[in-house]
Amino acid sequence: MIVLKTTDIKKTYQQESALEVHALQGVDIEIMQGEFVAIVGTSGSGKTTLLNMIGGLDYPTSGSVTILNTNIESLNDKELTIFRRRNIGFVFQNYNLISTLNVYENIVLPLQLDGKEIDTTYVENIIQTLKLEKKIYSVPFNLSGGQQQRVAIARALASKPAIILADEPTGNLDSKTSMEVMGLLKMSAAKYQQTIVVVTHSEEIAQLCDRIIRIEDGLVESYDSKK
Ligand SMILES: Nc1ncnc2c1ncn2[C@@H]1O[C@H](COP(=O)(O)OP(=O)(O)OP(=O)(O)O)[C@@H](O)[C@H]1O
Repeated sequence: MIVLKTTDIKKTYQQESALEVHALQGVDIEIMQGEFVAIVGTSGSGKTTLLNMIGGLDYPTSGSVTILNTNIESLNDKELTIFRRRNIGFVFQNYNLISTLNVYENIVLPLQLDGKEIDTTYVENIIQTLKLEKKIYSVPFNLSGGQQQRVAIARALASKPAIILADEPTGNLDSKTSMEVMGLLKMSAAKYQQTIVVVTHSEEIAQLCDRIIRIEDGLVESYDSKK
């Protein structure tokens, strides 16, 4: 089953100087259920822009984005917010943790917002694997960058969403923890048939994925560099 699909998407940013930046110049991708995909490319190639599009965080200038058979343009802002929360776990570079909530509260917040039951055994398991058990009562301000990153990963996993989108999820972690986080994501993808898309600069991380999509200058250079 195709979970994420873009059809000829283009994204043009208007800059203050009136210069246009053609961040995506016609991208077609299809990502299947259960796939673990890396998006790689040089700085400025359009990786984050593409991730924002397939996460329904921004609309393309032209072309269409379909997430779980839903064309995101058919949803209004409120519907899109709820759709994202129910179906997608995000791990983004700025973490987006709620500063007034402690670690545990941040992790279970998406579940609570949707009135879902908390699978406490599963959540505790994630907290342990991500080595956050001594920090569950701390607020984000008192955590290191790497710890905040691990909270964001735990939060994305806790509701077992169909899709997890992660922008440099191991960017602030040492190599041992990075490997553990990748192992956790892989295990979660296999166990819950989740689709995981990871943007990374690291070839080592990319090689752990099922497939590597390489993008350059807003265009896909290769869809499956591992075959
Ligand atoms: N909000 C924005 N306004 C204007 N230009 C933007 C905006 N966001 C991104 N860009 C430009 O679009 C291009 C693609 O940016 P994007 O962040 O997608 O690249 P990236 O591959 O994720 O880069 P990096 O690896 O450095 O994070 C770049 O030239 C960037 O400067």
